[in-house]
Amino acid sequence: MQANLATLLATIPEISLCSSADLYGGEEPGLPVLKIQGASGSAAVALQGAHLLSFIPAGGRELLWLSPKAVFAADKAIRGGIPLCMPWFGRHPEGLPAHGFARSSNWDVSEVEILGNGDIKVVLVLHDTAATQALWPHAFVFRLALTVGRELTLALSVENLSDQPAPFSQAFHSYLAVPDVTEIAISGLDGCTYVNTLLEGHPRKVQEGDLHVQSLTDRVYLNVPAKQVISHGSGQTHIVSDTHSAIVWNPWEDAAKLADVGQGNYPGFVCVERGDVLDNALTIAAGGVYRASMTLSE
Ligand SMILES: O=P(O)(O)OC[C@H]1O[C@@H](O)[C@H](O)[C@@H](O)[C@@H]1O
Repeated sequence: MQANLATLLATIPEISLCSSADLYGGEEPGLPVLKIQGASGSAAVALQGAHLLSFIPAGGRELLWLSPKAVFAADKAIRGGIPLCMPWFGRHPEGLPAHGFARSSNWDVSEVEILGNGDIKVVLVLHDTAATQALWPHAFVFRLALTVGRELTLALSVENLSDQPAPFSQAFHSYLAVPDVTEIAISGLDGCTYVNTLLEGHPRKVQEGDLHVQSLTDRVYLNVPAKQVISHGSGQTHIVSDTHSAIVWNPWEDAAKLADVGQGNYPGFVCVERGDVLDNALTIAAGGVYRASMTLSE
């Protein structure tokens, strides 16, 4: 773990360093997790992956789903919360790890701050190493600024420090807690073209009205509006992002094949992931910067 972390955290009692084993069980020593307890909201973020595990606005409910079967192990993406998929989303054509390496890499904390309104800001950074260069041959700095208050904001910047253009796609892979996925309605996708990645040839269709998830679902919506709202029995979850794609995923009965989801647990979440993927993927120019943000609220 980074050398100066204890000194950095000593300035802000609202942030403490815990182990995933203390918070969520599983084998000791687990993974390091920052617990953030602010006046307007609380959150937990694993340093591996800069991975949000929990967000609860003050007086509100948990907005994120963390799998009861989640495994907290080095180099393994944690199931639930908000993994960061980048610098590529989904399967890699040359068989490199799905969803990139950001979610399984160890990030450093570079800043912690209490803002004027009491919200708490934490900035995590990841730099290239020989191991990342072997997967994505670019010098880079990934920076994720988290702001925890009544809303949760993730502000991402990706700097391509190399002298070559860098192909890039990314998603904030949010697992949203819902009482029953079969009873939700997702608005903010009406009229958008989506790619059904479950069907042969990945056919494209246009969404009509709200989306209701009633079976195994894996779709990439392109050029979506800034806001989606997930309405469910216990209220609503609002997502706002300046990215251009939205991926909607629920494994349904296939959850039985995913040991860290577990049979029978799929009704408790829906993934509505905002990012820039497929047609919305891009190239970051040599020396260029990609910026994206997403806000979650009740
Ligand atoms: O098991 P992983 O690598 O975390 O991926 C989970 C899912 O992530 C979603 O974003 C993809 O659309 C799905 O195809 C994929 O199955």
